Amino acid sequence: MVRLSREIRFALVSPEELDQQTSDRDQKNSWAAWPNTCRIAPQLRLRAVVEGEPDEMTGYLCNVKLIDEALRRFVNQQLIPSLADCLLSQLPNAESVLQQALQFLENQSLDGATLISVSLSLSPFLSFNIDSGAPDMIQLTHQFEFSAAHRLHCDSMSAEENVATFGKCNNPAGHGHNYVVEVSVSRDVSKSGGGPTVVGAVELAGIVNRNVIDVLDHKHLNEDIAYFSDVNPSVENISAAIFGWLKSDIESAGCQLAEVKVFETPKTWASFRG
Ligand SMILES: Nc1nc2c(c(=O)[nH]1)N=C([C@H](O)[C@H](O)COP(=O)(O)OP(=O)(O)OP(=O)(O)O)CN2
Ligand SMILES: [Zn+2]
Repeated sequence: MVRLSREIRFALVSPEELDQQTSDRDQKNSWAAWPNTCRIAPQLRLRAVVEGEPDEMTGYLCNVKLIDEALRRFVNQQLIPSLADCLLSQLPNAESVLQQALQFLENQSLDGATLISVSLSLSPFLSFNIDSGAPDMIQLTHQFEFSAAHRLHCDSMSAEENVATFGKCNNPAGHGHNYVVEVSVSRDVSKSGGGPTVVGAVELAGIVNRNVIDVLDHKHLNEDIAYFSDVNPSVENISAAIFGWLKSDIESAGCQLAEVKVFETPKTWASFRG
């Protein structure tokens, strides 16, 4: 007997917010949860454990997509509609809580120390930041993930030079990483005309999923991604490439792309700020 565990991550949104996020494309089951919210709402994980004998041919006990679908049917068709009468949709958004926190803290005695910034995390993957002295400039940082293979190699160098420079990372068949991508966008919320302030977490997730995650996930960067056919896919180059792929959609959404940070391993990251 084998047991298999699978979980989904989601924010407890109102039925109206769920309706606004029903496009297939944005329904990722990654660290950037779906449905998503900028509201101060619970961020939950729901997990199912199943047991049985794996299929002899596929090695699968159960396709995890089936478990996802069943869990999401419960959340979307039963849990969220049952909350329709709660006050979820009246909870404040992160930006206004952050502005209130900054105002409050600026009036506190902090032993003479200068307040630099305040941040608020809605989940381990979504946080907001505001710098003291710039209360209208709010930065949102959202974390995403993708898995990919790559090979560090320069055609212009000899085989010996490649091995000397890149070592095991020059292995001809490549090797893989679970990359983590942190995207930070900022906006002057005094110019937002009273609507949603920073580009919403939902809209940002859509832009990043379309331009980056759907493109790179489960690919061999050197072989499948044209950009890296003559650019070595180092973590430095990956962060710069992602910045370039996101910039115009983020700006079209009325924000500035502040930074893209890519973690190749928990010990190594690179960031690009334009
Ligand atoms: N400047 C850079 N150096 C290295 C990069 C890079 O992108 N920029 N990338 C790599 C490799 O991708 C390599 O796969 C990293 O893996 P590894 O060295 O195994 O990573 P660890 O941090 O786990 O290293 P250990 O030495 O095994 O602890 C290498 N360098
Ligand atoms: Zn590597």
